[in-house]
Amino acid sequence: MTSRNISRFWEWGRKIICVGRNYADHAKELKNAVPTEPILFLKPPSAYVREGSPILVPLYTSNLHHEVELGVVIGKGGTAIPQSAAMEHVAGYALCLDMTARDIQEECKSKGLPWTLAKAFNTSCPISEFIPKERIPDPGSVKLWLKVNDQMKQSGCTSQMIFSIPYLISYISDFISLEEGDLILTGTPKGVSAVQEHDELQAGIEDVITMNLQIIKCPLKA
Ligand SMILES: O=C(O)/C=C/C(=O)CC(=O)C(=O)O
Repeated sequence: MTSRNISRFWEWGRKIICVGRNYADHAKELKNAVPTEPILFLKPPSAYVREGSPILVPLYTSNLHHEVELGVVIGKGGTAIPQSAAMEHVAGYALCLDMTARDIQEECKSKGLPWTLAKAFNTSCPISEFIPKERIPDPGSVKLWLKVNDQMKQSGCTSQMIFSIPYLISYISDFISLEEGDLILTGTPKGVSAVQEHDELQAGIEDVITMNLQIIKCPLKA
């Protein structure tokens, strides 16, 4: 059997589970109510893109937004994981972007339709290299930031999350079994904004990692 290396989870991990509106300031900036339960959606593994490859802008959107997030990489699977044991299931972290076609999302919301085309297109999940768990001893208090063309757009701290990482692992695993190699995107702080072709994005987890990405128009579908 081929051995699976968790530090290359994006090559074989089967799910990307995303949490929406997990920062009150971001929920408010998009004029949404602050949630009382986690809001979940999925991206397929084909959404992954790594530093060095471009983020593609689907031709069907004219309002592609960046959302910087802390990603949690699952090292041990489980179902109905209690909060008290949740961190035992974490192998590490990744700095992630949840690229969002905001105009398509608005249209889907107004029609009561799922957000799939807004959130799950190819390259909608840029990720950093794997960050072993030991490098972030307190994931509930790390600073995330994102710049577009050298201008700071997002700056927040995971201490502002409404639902903590142990709570999210426990909540998700009650409905969707978590497997080794899965990634949980834990939501974005305020400051999301539109990006254009050739924009340079730089994002970081303070004192841990930075990554650089470029935006390219996608020749897929009008
Ligand atoms: O409800 C909306 O209008 C938009 C929500 C998001 O796209 C939120 C996220 O994905 C997030 O908060 O990370």
